[in-house]
Amino acid sequence: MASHDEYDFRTFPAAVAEDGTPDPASAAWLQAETRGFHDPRKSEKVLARSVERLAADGRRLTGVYARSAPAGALGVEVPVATFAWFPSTLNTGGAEPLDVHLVSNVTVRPTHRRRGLLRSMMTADLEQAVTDGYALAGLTASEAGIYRRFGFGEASWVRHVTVTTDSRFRMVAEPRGRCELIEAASLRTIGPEVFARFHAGHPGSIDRHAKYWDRATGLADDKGEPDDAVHAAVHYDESGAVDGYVAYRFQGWEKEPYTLGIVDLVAADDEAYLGLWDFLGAVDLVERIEWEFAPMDDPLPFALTDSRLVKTTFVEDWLWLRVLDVERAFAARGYANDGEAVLDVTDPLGYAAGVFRLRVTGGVGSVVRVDRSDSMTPDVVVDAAALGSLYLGGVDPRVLAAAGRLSERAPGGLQRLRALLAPVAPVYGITHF
Ligand SMILES: CC(=O)SCCNC(=O)CCNC(=O)[C@H](O)C(C)(C)COP(=O)(O)OP(=O)(O)OC[C@H]1O[C@@H](n2cnc3c(N)ncnc32)[C@H](O)[C@@H]1OP(=O)(O)O
Repeated sequence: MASHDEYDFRTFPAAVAEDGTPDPASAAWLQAETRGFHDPRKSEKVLARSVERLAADGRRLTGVYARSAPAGALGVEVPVATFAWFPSTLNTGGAEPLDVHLVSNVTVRPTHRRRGLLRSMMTADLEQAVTDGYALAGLTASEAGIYRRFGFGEASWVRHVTVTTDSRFRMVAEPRGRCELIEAASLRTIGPEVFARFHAGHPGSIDRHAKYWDRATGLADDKGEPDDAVHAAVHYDESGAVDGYVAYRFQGWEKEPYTLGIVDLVAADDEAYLGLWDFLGAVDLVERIEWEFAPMDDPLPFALTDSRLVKTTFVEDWLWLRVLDVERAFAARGYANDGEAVLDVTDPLGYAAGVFRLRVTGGVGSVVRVDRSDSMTPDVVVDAAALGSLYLGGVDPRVLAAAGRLSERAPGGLQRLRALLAPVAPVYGITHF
């Protein structure tokens, strides 16, 4: 690891001045982050809007600044590494969403990589998250090989699907309610309410951040440019209340079969979900719908008379979780079954380490730390990253055991843990960050 004497680490809030211009440190940080993900340089206008969104999320930015730079190279005011965190909530299946510390925007300039800069930023950040009282941290990863070493585990997935909507597309039963087109811009007001209902109903859901509403309304795409191709429809329930929406974009006459790409689809309940698909299946001139955020447990194939019209083209790891406080994280979670299990957790960073007895009574969990000297055999031994994978109940402990990531110590321990951690509803989130 190179000496960190060569660098200054600074953390500051993303900020915009009163006249709407981004604060220079935030602007330089964002241009560095943009470069780190190989995105095009941002124009002044796009930069201002993007920093505004970071500020709206309450993102705290960390930049790592080289103390010197050779003549002609990027100046020392441009960070060689970026990192951000912001507060949000996670539906854990419990009575209330849990506050969660989200890590994002991590980049290290190629000329400064593998000197431990990510490790320094991440360990300092997790320490701060613990000091701030967070029981869980989360992230969505660019690559799956990076974050387990810091105790994060894959906890939810989404499917990329293509759905054929030719003359074979038919629902088993006609969904209730109806759909109608709206101006995509209206999603700025309609969308958050629908999302709030989705968020309340799905363990694994992370609350939305500012970028989503720019994207769904077509105000700005991921690069920050206006996207006039976005159209939208909403679903009304039988009382006439909006309970779902879809924003979509036609992918051009060059691509056959003619295809609509879903930009965002949010349904407050199952009827709205199927109703929106019924609408998508009826759009003329297109014979295929593409969507990159479909649930793992998807009712759609079962709701169609021909389930093979839905094809999964890719399964993407989505939310990665890091348990920082075992007692509070597992007490906050929802449980479908009562029971008891003892977990021996190892954690190189220490935050989740210990032996814990999890007891669920009447669907309410409580966790006590057990003295290792007690003559008891834990049900399982697990490391922090595997614990993150287990937390929401979207991963079967028997699968982690088969992978060598968890070991059973007491007979029947795996089975007990599996029953205990079963989620109250299928694990699914549609927020990337
Ligand atoms: C939450 C998010 O924002 S996800 C986005 C992550 N960013 C990107 O993918 C952008 C492109 N990549 C990068 O900017 C950098 O390569 C980073 C951020 C992934 C890594 O930064 P670095 O400063 O080089 O990492 P650092 O030197 O601290 O390495 C820490 C450890 O992670 C390992 N590591 C770093 N990058 C990777 C990788 N891409 N794949 C697997 N392991 C990795 C290192 O080998 C090291 O391992 P060890 O300490 O256990 O031996």
